Order: sequence, then C-alpha cells, then structure tokens
Amino acid sequence: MSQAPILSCKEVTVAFDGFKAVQGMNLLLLPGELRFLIGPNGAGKTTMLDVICGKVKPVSGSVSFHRRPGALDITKLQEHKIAESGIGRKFQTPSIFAGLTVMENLEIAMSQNRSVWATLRATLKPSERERIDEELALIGLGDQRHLRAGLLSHGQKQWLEIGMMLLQEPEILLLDEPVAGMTDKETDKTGELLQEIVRKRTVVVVEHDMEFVRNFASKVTVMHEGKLLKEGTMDEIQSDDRVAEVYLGRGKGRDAHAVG
Ligand SMILES: Nc1ncnc2c1ncn2[C@@H]1O[C@H](COP(=O)(O)OP(=O)(O)OP(=O)(O)O)[C@@H](O)[C@H]1O
Repeated sequence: MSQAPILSCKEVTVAFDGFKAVQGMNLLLLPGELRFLIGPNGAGKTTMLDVICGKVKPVSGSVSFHRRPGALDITKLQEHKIAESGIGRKFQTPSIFAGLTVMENLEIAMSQNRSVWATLRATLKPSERERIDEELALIGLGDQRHLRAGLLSHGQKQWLEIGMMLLQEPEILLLDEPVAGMTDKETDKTGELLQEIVRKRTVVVVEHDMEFVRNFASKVTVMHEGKLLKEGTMDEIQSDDRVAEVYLGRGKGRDAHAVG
C-alpha cells in the first residue's frame, strides 16, 4: 500500500484582484519528504507556500493537513492556528533578535508563551536545556552559543532561525530560498541540515539555486504560470522538454540555463 500523505493540496486556485496567481494546483507531500518547488519568476511558488501557512486563502480547492487524530482543513484556519497545529514557515529575511545571544534566541523560541524578558529571567529546566543543546548541535552553532546573533555570518543566522523554528516542533517546515546569499560551503551545509531535519519532519523548499536542488533533491515539483508543469526526480525534470522550454524561453533569467 502506498504511504498516506501528510499534506494534500487539491485544485488550489488563488486570485489577486481577478489575476490567477495559482490555478488548479495539486501538491501531495509524504511524511519525511524533502520536496523542492521550482519554476520561473512569478510561477506561483511563494503563493503556494502562503496558502499552506494560511497567509493567503485560495478562492477554490482544498488544503488538508493530515495530522493524527484527524485531518485539518487549512483553508478554514487562521494563520496562527495553522502554525500552532504544526506548519512552520521561514521567510527569506531571518527574524532573529540580533542583540541577544544565540542561546537566548533559542530560549525565546522554545517558550513562545512567555514574554521575552520573562523567558530570559527564567531558569531552563534540564529537559529544555537538553533540547536546545540538541538543536544547537544540529544547526552547528554549539561554539557560538554565547555570541550575539547579530555577529553571526549570513548562513549562521539562517541556521539559527531554522533551529528556532524546530524548537516549536513543526511537522511541516516551509522554506523560501533558504540558501540565497550563502557561500557554497554554507549552501552545502544547509543541504545536509535539511536532510537531517527530514528524518523527523517534512520540508518544502522554494528554490532558484539549481545546483543546490540538483545536489539535495529527491523529488522536485515544477510550477509554471500558476500550474503544475512537472513532478519527478531531478533527472526526469532535466530531461523534460516542456521544462527546458519554460526555462530556456526566458532568456537571461537567473536559472534559465541551469535546468537543462
Ligand atoms: N499580494 C499579491 N497581489 C497581487 N499579485 C500578487 C501578489 N502576490 C503575488 N502576486 C503575483 O502572483 C504571481 C505569482 O507570484 P509568486 O510570488 O507566487 O511567484 P514565485 O513563483 O514565487 O516567483 P519568484 O520566484 O519570483 O518569487 C506573480 O505574477 C505575482 O506578481
């Protein structure tokens, strides 16, 4: 029997003032998948992430989050309820507290219900400290725990934010261009980090960096003009004529030459 999806988007359509940014899009995610969502500028990728996290509501179609014990209809929930139910979204710009240390940022992320100052004054329980240590090791910032977050490199800031999100225990993590602006080394480390994360969670990455996608994707979804153009392995995507046409037809786009 095939595995049941953790998220299913069916026939999703999003309109902005009548303009259909997404049209009848289908997307099924299995638990533990690292799925890359690619496509030319304006294809509707970010809008799909916006739909899944509840920032944008579709005009038609369904989005179901198949959690135990029952499925949640995402289209009917407010954004903060969706986040609480286990779908985390990371935007391109990191939202970390630059003046606080790495450790303090993680403490705040862990105790979402307390105020920042109450959190910093509170003593961590041993289990909380252990949890943070685990996350610090995962994101590779153990040696930087007492460093002010503002002093981290660009890549390290992104990893810190990912660590902060993980402390909220999302089942699905949505990332928008996580390696933009990173060095090659940071990009590779991020790919390895994502592969670790999907041992326990499901991750969707919107990405333009085709080398990164090629190196770390097992399954890729290609969108074009709000629709699903192709889904498959990177090899299948690269050998698809329609995909090549969509990218090559764009001339000088940042990933125009990279797919074929
Ligand atoms: N809030 C909005 N109001 C009006 N139009 C919008 C809005 N958000 C997105 N769009 C339009 O919807 C289309 C899809 O945008 P979207 O950002 O989802 O594409 P994308 O594939 O993520 O592109 P990029 O790779 O450039 O980020 C674009 O034509 C965009 O201009």
